[in-house]
Amino acid sequence: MHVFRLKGNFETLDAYTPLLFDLGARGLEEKPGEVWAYFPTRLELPLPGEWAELPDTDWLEAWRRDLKPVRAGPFVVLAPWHRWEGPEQRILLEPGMAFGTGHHETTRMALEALAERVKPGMRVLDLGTGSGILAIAAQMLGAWAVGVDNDPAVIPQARHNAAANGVSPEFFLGTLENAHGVFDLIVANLYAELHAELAPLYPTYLVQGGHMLMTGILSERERLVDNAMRAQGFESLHRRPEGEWVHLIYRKP
Ligand SMILES: C[S@@+](CC[C@H](N)C(=O)[O-])C[C@H]1O[C@@H](n2cnc3c(N)ncnc32)[C@H](O)[C@@H]1O
Repeated sequence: MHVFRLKGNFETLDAYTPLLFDLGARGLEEKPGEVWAYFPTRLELPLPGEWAELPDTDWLEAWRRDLKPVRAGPFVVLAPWHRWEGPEQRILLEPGMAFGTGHHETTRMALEALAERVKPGMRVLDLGTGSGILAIAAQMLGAWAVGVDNDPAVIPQARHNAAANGVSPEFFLGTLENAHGVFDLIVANLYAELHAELAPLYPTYLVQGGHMLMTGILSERERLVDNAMRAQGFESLHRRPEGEWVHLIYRKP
């Protein structure tokens, strides 16, 4: 296992987390004064840090030991070895394979927003599905969910996770333009610049009155996304800041 060591902690390096996963990190771990990002292969990274080598078992064991269940709205996200007695609805995920274990604020806020807004029978698109967690949650809430991702590595993982939870959203490789039909709700944990770029396309894939749940947005870039959404005629329904992140909800009039 290859580890990329960055100076700082989860808080100071939080803004880099989605990028590290986008670039192929299989997991992150906080060490004294450093964050370690685990990669299956070494690659050129546009970030300050240095590479080191670890035997595979070290990081796997550390990862399993440190990973805690995550509660989000009516859900609790569990790894297969966790035990949980609470009344929450369980989402079982094999962690470390794709972004979306519920440990990141952006995923957690999206889970909570889905629980508030998804009604049985709705058609939901999860754009940038990663582990499939948001499509799985939407399906558990009674929706017909579709998850799309442009990373071929995550699609089998999302399908595996869905099967482990007894649900079967449709997952496919691609991006927004490859989605068929219109949706009552789109949930997207991307990043501000990509949301702004995709904003002109979002209305095509939403029914009238449909909701756009947008996460992965650093607060300092909120304006960029908000301007792009308003330019398309979207009505802002809700904003929820948490730490450096903001979760935004819009309605297509
Ligand atoms: C931050 S992760 C979100 C994973 C999961 N939905 C969650 O909320 O935890 C972003 C995902 O979006 C995917 N992605 C990035 N750009 C994309 C694009 N243009 N179209 C589709 N998927 C994209 C990445 O491969 C990654 O799996």
